[in-house]
Amino acid sequence: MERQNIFTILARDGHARRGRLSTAHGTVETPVFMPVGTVGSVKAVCPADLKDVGAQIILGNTYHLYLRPGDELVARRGGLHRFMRWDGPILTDSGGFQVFSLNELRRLGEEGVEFRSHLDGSRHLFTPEKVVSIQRNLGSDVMMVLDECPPGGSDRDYVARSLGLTTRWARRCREAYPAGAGEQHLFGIVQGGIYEDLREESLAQLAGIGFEGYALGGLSVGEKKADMYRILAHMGPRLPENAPRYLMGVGTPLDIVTGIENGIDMFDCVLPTRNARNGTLYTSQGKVNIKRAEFREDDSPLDPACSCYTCRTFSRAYLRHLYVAKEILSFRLNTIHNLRYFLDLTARARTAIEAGTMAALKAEIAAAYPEDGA
Ligand SMILES: CNc1nc2c(CCNCC3CCCCC3)c3nc(N)[nH]c(=O)c3cc2[nH]1
Ligand SMILES: [Zn+2]
Repeated sequence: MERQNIFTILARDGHARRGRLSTAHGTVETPVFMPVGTVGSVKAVCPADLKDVGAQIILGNTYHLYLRPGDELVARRGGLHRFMRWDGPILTDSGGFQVFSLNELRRLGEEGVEFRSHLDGSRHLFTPEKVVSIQRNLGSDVMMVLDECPPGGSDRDYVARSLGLTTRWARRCREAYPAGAGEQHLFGIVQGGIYEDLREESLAQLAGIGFEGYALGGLSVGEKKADMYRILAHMGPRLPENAPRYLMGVGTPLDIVTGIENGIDMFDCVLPTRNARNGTLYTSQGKVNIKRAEFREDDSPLDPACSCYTCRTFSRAYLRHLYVAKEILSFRLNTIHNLRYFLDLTARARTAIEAGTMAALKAEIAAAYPEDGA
């Protein structure tokens, strides 16, 4: 059946693309930052807050929702959109990465990855077929294949063997959910570590299977920043031209702008939400640690260039007080601002690509975040 084109490129600036991704729950303007939901919520904020800060698409958490409350329960409640009352697009990762990052006890084999629940120690097996079934139960608009993300620093032999497993698993995911089988999109995940030739091999194998979108996995896992940027520069422009490109788990403001100039369309990262909760706030002038004594009597807004609820309403003195007093409101106000900063950054990139001024945006971000450089 003729597959409708789910992704349209509206403008370019070098390798950077301004695009539009269509999903069953609406269109996504790209480049886009995707706030990360952990156990069925983006910590400390509600769907109304997410809309208010300009979130378009958010991440659900396959691993956690499978373990609790259970993907079947979520399906019986009408799916994740209905369950968490988010009516926009949702992307879910396959959960394999989470198994590796959350579990000591796990076994990796051809069939899949066996692990023990970090909640009650019960044994589970994630196979390609199982993770497709879980994501179909959740009803996410973009599903990710089950892959193996080699630990940062893995040697070349390990990475070469691992990418073969990832391709075989990707093929089994595609067979479990063939193109055109439903409204959910299935994205492949390119592995290959920090080795250009293995990266190209992984991509060729996945492109041969055919996916609605392609992700760069295996980065932001402890490798040197220079290695990440080298692979990003090599592979970003090589990913299929007319499909959405997703750089998984990235990143800092400078990483995101660098990803965009290398042709990446979609990003997810826990930095804005996690750092909001430890008082590290991202602003147009760089990072602000709100707990610092210098803000005790500072009546100015956190970021004069930001129009979020937090910056429109409260002073730095008050935000510092809430944080020091461990008030729950501190988490919410800080998260609203940090999400707005990351979402505004990608919104500004969309405008910059249309205007051909991505280089200027990159220079501005590099100046505000000098510590983020390679
Ligand atoms: C932080 N760096 C990084 N993250 C990676 C991730 C996870 C991306 N974020 C998913 C969310 C995390 C919070 C809960 C909800 C899902 C990766 N995922 C997969 N499948 N494969 C990777 O190589 C892969 C590689 C990654 N590198
Ligand atoms: Zn703000």
